[in-house]
Amino acid sequence: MLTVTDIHSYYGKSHVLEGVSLTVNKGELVTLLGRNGAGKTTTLRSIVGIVSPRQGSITFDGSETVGMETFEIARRGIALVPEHRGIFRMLTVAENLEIAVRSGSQWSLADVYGLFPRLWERRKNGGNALSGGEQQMLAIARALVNGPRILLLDEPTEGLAPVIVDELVNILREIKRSGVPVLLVEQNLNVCRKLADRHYVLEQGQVVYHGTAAEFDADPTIRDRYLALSA
Ligand SMILES: Nc1ncnc2c1ncn2[C@@H]1O[C@H](COP(=O)(O)OP(=O)(O)OP(=O)(O)O)[C@@H](O)[C@H]1O
Repeated sequence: MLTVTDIHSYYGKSHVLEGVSLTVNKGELVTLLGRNGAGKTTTLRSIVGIVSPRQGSITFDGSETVGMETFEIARRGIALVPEHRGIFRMLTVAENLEIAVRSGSQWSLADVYGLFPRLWERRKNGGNALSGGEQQMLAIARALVNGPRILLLDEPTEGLAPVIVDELVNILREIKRSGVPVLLVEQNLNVCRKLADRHYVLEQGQVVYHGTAAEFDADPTIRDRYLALSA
């Protein structure tokens, strides 16, 4: 349903993505791995139109999105939860969610409070009074009530305590089970291996490996070769 074909993206003269291609199919959770600076965030930004690829194609459900404005891409249901979470710190948890609700979403407010009991407990707290893990949960919950047709997550577990990481893994599993496809940028390989159907590895703006979860697990040399990550 999401097909990225040979995209080239730049920051000014700096050629950051040098022909990235990937697909995310219905119901899949796909990870994008790679060292710092490999181009993972830029790939997500290119998909949502924050960075406009100068070459290549991105189709979502068959429609070309390169050249569209970010709001048009968002309206089609491509939702990015950025690394710095993008919540309104001066609003309460409940207000953050209420302004993101879109009728027709398969996730109601009640559904997301069910999925994130911590957010229900904190619903009257200001966004600025949340822990890092709670902010991350709120950012994902906001994306869900907005009715995403695909979710792009940029390093959701970064800097979080292991117990919160486990909670997020369970939540992502539920989201996957609901049928919403996910493209996950993640440095924590354990998280990726618990969730992913397929993996892509980026290096210097190019896809240097892709394979199924089983293929990836069967070949530890990939991890040693491409990832500065622990298994
Ligand atoms: N706004 C920007 N302007 C100029 N160069 C940038 C900008 N953002 C990122 N870059 C450069 O583009 C390259 C790819 O960065 P990107 O953030 O996509 O990598 P990443 O794989 O997501 O890494 P990280 O895990 O560090 O976020 C890096 O060399 C980075 O320095």
